[in-house]
Amino acid sequence: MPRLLIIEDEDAIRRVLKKILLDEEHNYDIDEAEDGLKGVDLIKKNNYDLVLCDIKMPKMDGLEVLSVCQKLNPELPVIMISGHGDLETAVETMRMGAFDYISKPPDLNRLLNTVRIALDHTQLALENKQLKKKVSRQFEMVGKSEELGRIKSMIDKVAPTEARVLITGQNGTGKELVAHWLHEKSERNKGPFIEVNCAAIPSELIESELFGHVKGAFTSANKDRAGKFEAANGGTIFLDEIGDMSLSAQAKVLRALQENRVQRVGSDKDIKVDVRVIAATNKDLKEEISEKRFREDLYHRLAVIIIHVPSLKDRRADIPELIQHFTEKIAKEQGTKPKVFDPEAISLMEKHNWTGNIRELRNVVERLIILGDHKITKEDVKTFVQIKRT
Ligand SMILES: Nc1ncnc2c1ncn2[C@@H]1O[C@H](COP(=O)(O)OP(=O)(O)OP(=O)(O)O)[C@@H](O)[C@H]1O
Repeated sequence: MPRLLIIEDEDAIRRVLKKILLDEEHNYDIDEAEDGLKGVDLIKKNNYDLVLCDIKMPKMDGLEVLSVCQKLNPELPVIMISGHGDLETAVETMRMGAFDYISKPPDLNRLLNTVRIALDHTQLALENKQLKKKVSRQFEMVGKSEELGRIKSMIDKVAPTEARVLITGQNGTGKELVAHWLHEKSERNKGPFIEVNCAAIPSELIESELFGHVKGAFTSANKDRAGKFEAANGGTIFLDEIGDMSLSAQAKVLRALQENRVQRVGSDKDIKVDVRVIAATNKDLKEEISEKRFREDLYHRLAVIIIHVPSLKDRRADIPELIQHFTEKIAKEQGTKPKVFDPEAISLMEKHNWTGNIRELRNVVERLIILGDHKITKEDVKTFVQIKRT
């Protein structure tokens, strides 16, 4: 039930507003306050979805109420009620962040419309927040190891800058998660995050994938197509497995980095792009350079900051939390109650000779959950994981 607050010193106006709103929607739960001070007090105590607030009031006027609201909850929409002579102030309140204003005496349709739009807006903001939380949970970086702590603080430092980042580490260590957070915690987070797995794209297609092509550029190019760099404009492009990129594509990426311009395959027209590049590799790029498989100039452009994500083997302190995390995730996927790992079972898992890929740990947890009883014991671990002590 939407909760509304009307702050208005004139009794008659308060009554009219309340009546109009309740006639339209019996479901509104409406509180009233006859001055700004009482209004602010109620806002502090309750969770409102919308506030209607008069501008001229004794004790505390509408402008002050609005500025307190903005501090307490910037997402709470405040609709100002303006009387004769304070239209200019009403416009000023919009600049300050009021959702809208209505004039006295209130016009029925305008009032109802404004309230409806403001409440939809609150609902949308709430859904957005929940969606964001869900997405953040999907990309949660779980673990208590010092190594992971260092990575997280690097992300916090580097993300807000425009610096290019090279993320190194073997497969399945969480490089993609790092890239995701570098984008999320940057100013570009409202822009797109485009991921390209360079190893998964055949070398003859990589240039067209990254830079797009024009019709007729090659046999199957039957229409113009934008590439990933253009798609990432205003955001971040994540070039995963960059060590697998062909030398000719590397040359074009280098140009894109130097000039912030790309050319679609088959065209000589420059297209300006504003993209932050984050790259990742499981290869030793220094070795690739010495073998002439990777351009040194590109390496230096990409590796302004290097974040190395150690193998799970080198950050075993993360294992207990990861087990818990995957147990809860799997239970949710299966619609069951999470099973419980015995502390001895966890300790045995910590010592297992893992490949270092976190996906392997997840698979093992899933296997134990499927095959074990409600409580996963040390014996289950010995039977189902084939523990080799390190
Ligand atoms: N710290 C962590 N907490 C929770 N899940 C994690 C963590 N690190 C990695 N994962 C999960 O492990 C899987 C592999 O992670 P990710 O894809 O980020 O690794 P990667 O190094 O990019 O792997 P690849 O090189 O194979 O692409 C993903 O499902 C990811 O969600």
